[in-house]
Amino acid sequence: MAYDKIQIPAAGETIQVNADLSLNVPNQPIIPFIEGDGIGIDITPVMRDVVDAAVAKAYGGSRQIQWMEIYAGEKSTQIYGADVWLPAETLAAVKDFVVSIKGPLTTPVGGGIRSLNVTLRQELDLYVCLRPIRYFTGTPSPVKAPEHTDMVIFRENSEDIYAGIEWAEGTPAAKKIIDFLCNEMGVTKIRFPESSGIGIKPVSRDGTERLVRKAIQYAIDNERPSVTLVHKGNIMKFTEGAFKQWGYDLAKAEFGAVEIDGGPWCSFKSPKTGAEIVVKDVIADAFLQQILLRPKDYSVIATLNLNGDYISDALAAQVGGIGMAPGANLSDSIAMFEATHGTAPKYAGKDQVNPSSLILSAEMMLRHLGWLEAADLIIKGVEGAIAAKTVTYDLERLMDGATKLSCSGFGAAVIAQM
Ligand SMILES: NC(=O)C1=CN([C@@H]2O[C@H](COP(=O)(O)OP(=O)(O)OC[C@H]3O[C@@H](n4cnc5c(N)ncnc54)[C@H](OP(=O)(O)O)[C@@H]3O)[C@@H](O)[C@H]2O)C=CC1
Ligand SMILES: O=C(O)CCC(=O)C(=O)O
Ligand SMILES: [Mg+2]
Repeated sequence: MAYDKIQIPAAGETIQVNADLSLNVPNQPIIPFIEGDGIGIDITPVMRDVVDAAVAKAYGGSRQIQWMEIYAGEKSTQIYGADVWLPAETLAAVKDFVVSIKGPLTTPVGGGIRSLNVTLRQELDLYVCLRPIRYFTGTPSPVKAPEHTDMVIFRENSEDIYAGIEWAEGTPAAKKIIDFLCNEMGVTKIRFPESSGIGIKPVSRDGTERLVRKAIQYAIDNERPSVTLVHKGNIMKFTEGAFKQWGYDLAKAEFGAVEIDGGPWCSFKSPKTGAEIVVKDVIADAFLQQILLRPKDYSVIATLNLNGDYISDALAAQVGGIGMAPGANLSDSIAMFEATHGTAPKYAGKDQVNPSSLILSAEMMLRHLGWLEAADLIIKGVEGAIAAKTVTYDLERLMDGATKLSCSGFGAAVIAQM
């Protein structure tokens, strides 16, 4: 491994992936991190302090993370040159070191610049976006019983309209596609062919199966009662509708599920506990009202890329907002952890925002490494800080009698509560 700008910490060792895809984690693993744009500058150092404190407390110096900064986004353009937003060596380091964590990266609306976040997921084939939604007691919420929201989203991360295959209105490429559709494919439904931009929505059987397989396996491993396929298959039949059908087919073929109540819902007995696991589906718009009205009906969610994006923020709001929502992007071997929220530019550099999303993403990372004691300490710290009503502005503004802390102050409160 030779890099140009990335400095490999001398003391650290590389995580290895075993043949069965389990990890061999040394006591001083090198973990690459991307600071992130906007509020990345605020939350990333706080996340590192909290993780270092949890690891030190859990293992008394016998284990330590060796952080290694890698670059993407605005910081990359400062280090590598004006147009270098995602250097090749950043992608290489994420692969070489197996487990990494990132802050948010800016994607301007329009203008043709593609999302670096989506590019990272696609280039590394991190096909699962895993976003657990859980409630911390005492967190202010707009719903009456936020503790009933306990879901784990498996969002397909590599395809769908999110793949960014589109052509701008008025370009020769858009005209070519529109001409092809109208003249060769018999399409008559493009309302304004002269002034349409065009986007393509690929959804594959392979992509669906690998995502749904992970979601069902998660339900088995974590003793969850159901997996719900969320789709808009009544309208987009051969993409979202196919996702639903392929999901059911996989549950039957690989997990032995059989139809219940005349189908299409099906269920199987967990090979681990013998408990029944139901595989069901719901149309996305109905789902968005049911998560408010009947959140207890849902546990593991498997969905497509765009639906998963919307659902992530909607569910996060039910348990306190996107300042509290962690996540991970996973392939079969590589894991890149990241918060659900973006760069919140109006707060950048002000030491105000809630670092919990990134701290809880790091908590998922520690669990992924098998460092459960350190992960548990982070949960204890976050629970303690919220119970003591020492919180950042986003929670304080909705909480009676709370003390408003800065981003770094909240990190210190989490450490003090461990
Ligand atoms: N994975 C990634 O890197 C992602 C990147 N993005 C990118 O981020 C940029 C900004 O996106 P935008 O749509 O504004 O969404 P953001 O998630 O960045 O921010 C929207 C609002 O959410 C609240 N918020 C976000 N993060 C926190 C936090 N840590 N603590 C407390 N409140 C928080 C704030 O609400 P309030 O104003 O009420 O305080 C903020 O104004 C865009 O370029 C977008 O593409 C977006 C999502 C994911
Ligand atoms: O990449 C982006 O800019 C936004 C991505 C996003 O909102 C998400 O993945 O949740
Ligand atoms: Mg999003």
